[in-house]
Amino acid sequence: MSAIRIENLVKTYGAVRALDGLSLEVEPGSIFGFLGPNGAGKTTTIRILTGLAHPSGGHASVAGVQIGHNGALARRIGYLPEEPAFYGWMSAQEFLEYIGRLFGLGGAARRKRAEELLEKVGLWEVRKRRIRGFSRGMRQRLGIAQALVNQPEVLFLDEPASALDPAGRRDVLELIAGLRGQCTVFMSTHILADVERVCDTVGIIHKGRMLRVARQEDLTAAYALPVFRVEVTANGNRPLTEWAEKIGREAMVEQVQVDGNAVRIRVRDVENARGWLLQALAESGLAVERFEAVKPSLEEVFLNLVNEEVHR
Ligand SMILES: Nc1ncnc2c1ncn2[C@@H]1O[C@H](COP(=O)(O)OP(=O)(O)OP(=O)(O)O)[C@@H](O)[C@H]1O
Repeated sequence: MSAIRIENLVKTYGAVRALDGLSLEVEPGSIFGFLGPNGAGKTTTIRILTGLAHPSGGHASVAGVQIGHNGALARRIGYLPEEPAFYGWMSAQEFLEYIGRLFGLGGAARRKRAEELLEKVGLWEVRKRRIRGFSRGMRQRLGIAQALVNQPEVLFLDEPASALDPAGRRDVLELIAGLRGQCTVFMSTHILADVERVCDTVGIIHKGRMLRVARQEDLTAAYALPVFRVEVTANGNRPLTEWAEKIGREAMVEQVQVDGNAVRIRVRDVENARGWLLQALAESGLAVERFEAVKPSLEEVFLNLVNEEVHR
C-alpha cells in the first residue's frame, strides 16, 4: 500500500488553478522530495493532504486514510508548516508535553516522549529555555519534534530547511535523514541541493502538475550528460595537454577542456565514445587516476524538465 496516494487533485482559488490534476504515489518508508519553484502548488498539496484545505476535485489518501476524515488522519500524520508557530513563553519541554496532552498522552508517557524527542532533535541541553530565545534552526528542530510526538506514519515537512543558514540547514537535513526507516517523510522544497542530500525519491511539480517522479539516481541517469572526465596523476600535465589537443581533433569529440591534471571531454555519442575513449587512454600512456561519466546535478535535470514542458 502506498503511504500517500493522490489522484487527479484539483484546487482552484478563483481563476487560479493551484493544482491542476495532480497525481502521485509515495512508497512507505521513503524520504520523498517534493520539488518545485515558488507558486508550483507545494503548500497547497500539503495543506490538502493534512486536512487543512479542501480540494476542488480529485481524491487522496494518506496512510490508508481518505482525506476528509480528519480525526483519523491527525493520529497518523505529523506536520511541520512553512512557518511554525510556538508559544514563546513555554520551554521546549513544556511545549512538547503540551502537544503530547493534545494527543491524549498521560503524564508519565508524555514526559518520556518529550524527553526522547528533545534528545533526538538535539535540544536536550536547552530543554528548559524559553522558545522565544531560540534560533531559527532550533525552532525548526523543535517543530520537527512537535510533528513526531504522535509517532506518525507519514511526516509532512513544508520547506523545513529553506530559511536556515548553512549550519542550521545541515543539522535539520541530518535530522531528517536520520528518520529514514522510521516513517515516510514528504518534504517540500525549492532547493535542489537539499533534495540531493537527503531524498531517495523526487517528485517535480510545476504549475500544479507532476512533471516527473523517480528515484533520485534514476533521474540523474536519465539525463546523463555526454561528458567524460579524466584525471591523471599530478606530475603529468604536459602530455595531458598534448593528448587533449590530439583527441580534440577527432570527429567523436565535440569539446575538450583541460583543467590542471583533469580534462573534460564532451562527446557526440555517449555509448560509442566510452569504449573509444578508454582505448585512446590506454594507448596514450597517461597515468590515469580516474575516468568517469559526468553526472548532471539535479538542478540541470530540473531545468531540462521544465524546459521540455514549456516547449511541449
Ligand atoms: N489562499 C489562496 N488564495 C489565492 N491563491 C492562492 C492561495 N493559496 C495559494 N494560492 C496560489 O496558488 C498557487 C500555488 O501556491 P502554493 O503556495 O501552493 O505554491 P508553493 O509551491 O507552495 O510555493 P512557495 O514555495 O512560494 O510556498 C500560487 O499561484 C498561489 O498564488
